[in-house]
Amino acid sequence: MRGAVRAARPDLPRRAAYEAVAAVHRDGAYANLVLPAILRDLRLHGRDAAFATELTYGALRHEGTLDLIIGAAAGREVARIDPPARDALRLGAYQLLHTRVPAHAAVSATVDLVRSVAPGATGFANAVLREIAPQTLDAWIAKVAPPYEEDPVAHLAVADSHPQWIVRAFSEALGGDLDETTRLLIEDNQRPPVHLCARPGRADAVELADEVGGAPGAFSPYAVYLPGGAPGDLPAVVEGRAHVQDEGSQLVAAALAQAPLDGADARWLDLCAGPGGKTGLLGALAAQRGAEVTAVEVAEHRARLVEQATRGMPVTVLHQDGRALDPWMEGAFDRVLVDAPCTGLGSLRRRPESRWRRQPSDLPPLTRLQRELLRSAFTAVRPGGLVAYVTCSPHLVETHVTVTEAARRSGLPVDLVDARPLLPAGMPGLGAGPTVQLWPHRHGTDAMFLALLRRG
Ligand SMILES: C[S@@+](CC[C@H](N)C(=O)[O-])C[C@H]1O[C@@H](n2cnc3c(N)ncnc32)[C@H](O)[C@@H]1O
Repeated sequence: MRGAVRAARPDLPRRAAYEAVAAVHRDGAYANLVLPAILRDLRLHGRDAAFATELTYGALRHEGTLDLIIGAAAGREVARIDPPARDALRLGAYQLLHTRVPAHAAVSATVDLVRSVAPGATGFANAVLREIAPQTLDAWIAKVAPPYEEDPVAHLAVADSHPQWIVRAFSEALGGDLDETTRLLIEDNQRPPVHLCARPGRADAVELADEVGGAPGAFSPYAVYLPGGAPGDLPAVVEGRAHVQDEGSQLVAAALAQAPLDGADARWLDLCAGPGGKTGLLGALAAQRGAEVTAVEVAEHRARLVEQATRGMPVTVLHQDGRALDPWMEGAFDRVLVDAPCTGLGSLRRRPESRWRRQPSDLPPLTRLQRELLRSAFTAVRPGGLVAYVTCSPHLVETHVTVTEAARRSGLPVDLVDARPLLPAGMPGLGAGPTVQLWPHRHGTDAMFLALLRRG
């Protein structure tokens, strides 16, 4: 029929990626939660699912830089492009600049997508993508980023797609070393590895690695590196012999359990337990040592997750605010873990949208909560007992400043203990102590921070 509009039928992997990216922006969804549901709905598996995942995660991670490039090619800020066309363009620009998809295929598939989600913007999208396509990513970065020599932090923020305040925070935590900061930013843009924790007393890491076709971890005696796939379906995970947990999280939880302690060692407290990853490891270790774990979690559904994660372990879960402890808890515990709520800047690999959502204004309320929880831990631990303060953020305000301020304001006698000897012998790059900062680019783990304190 003359004049008929060609039926707009974008291919399913690109459709899935579009739906996921749109849900992240429109509904505040998390890509790691929303994408699997979309893949299931569209019945995408194997290579199609992998392509949809690559597009979703890639477009979200690189969003800041893609937006500058799209804005330059369009001659207007991306904020002035309607959301459906904007998200489709992000996916198209990602394909052009970061994948081996041939340019003509990236352009025509994206234009098809725009035709179905923003029909009025088809010509505009076509023109923008044709403007972007002839130049490489490096050429575009040279065009839209300030020169490194003039403003290295601003340059890195564009070149490696992180907000400037996060680049600055990483650089400060790395002692101002911009080469190392660059390595970290590059690592943040990689696909994160999946690690299992072989629960002590229930599984052996070497045997588990064999069972799942993975490899034993480089540092944690419990870690297994998975080659890929859906870890939740593994028999070892279903049967409670193992759980999914970053190797860095295993190391900091095990460090608390292994730290030398005089006197009683039977009552352990996990003050921020949900969803129960570290409680799972502490509970398994406590079972071997005749100790018991009390796990506190303020969010009810997360408290339920802790119960599920610790079934059959000597763990009691309390659904309450860790800052308002019952009188019986004061001075009652030998070891206390505070795995505090934080910005999560140490696990940006796992949450592709998170770097753009987080704001510096998140820091004051979080650091207040961290100090209050740490103060509560100082109250709960007995004299001579140990407190481990952990964050999955390397931001100095959430690590050193929180620990120093909480100790100073508590009025209680607490002293930092050198945590480095509690990490596996020979583990490189642990710094000058007494605290420990792990890094994705140094250790292949999330950027976990650990401070160990002893109450006098
Ligand atoms: C970083 S997460 C803990 C992760 C956990 N330890 C694990 O390894 O799976 C912080 C947890 O603290 C909880 N939380 C936040 N405020 C709290 C409070 N005032 N008391 C107790 N838990 C709190 C959050 O709901 C969240 O589950």
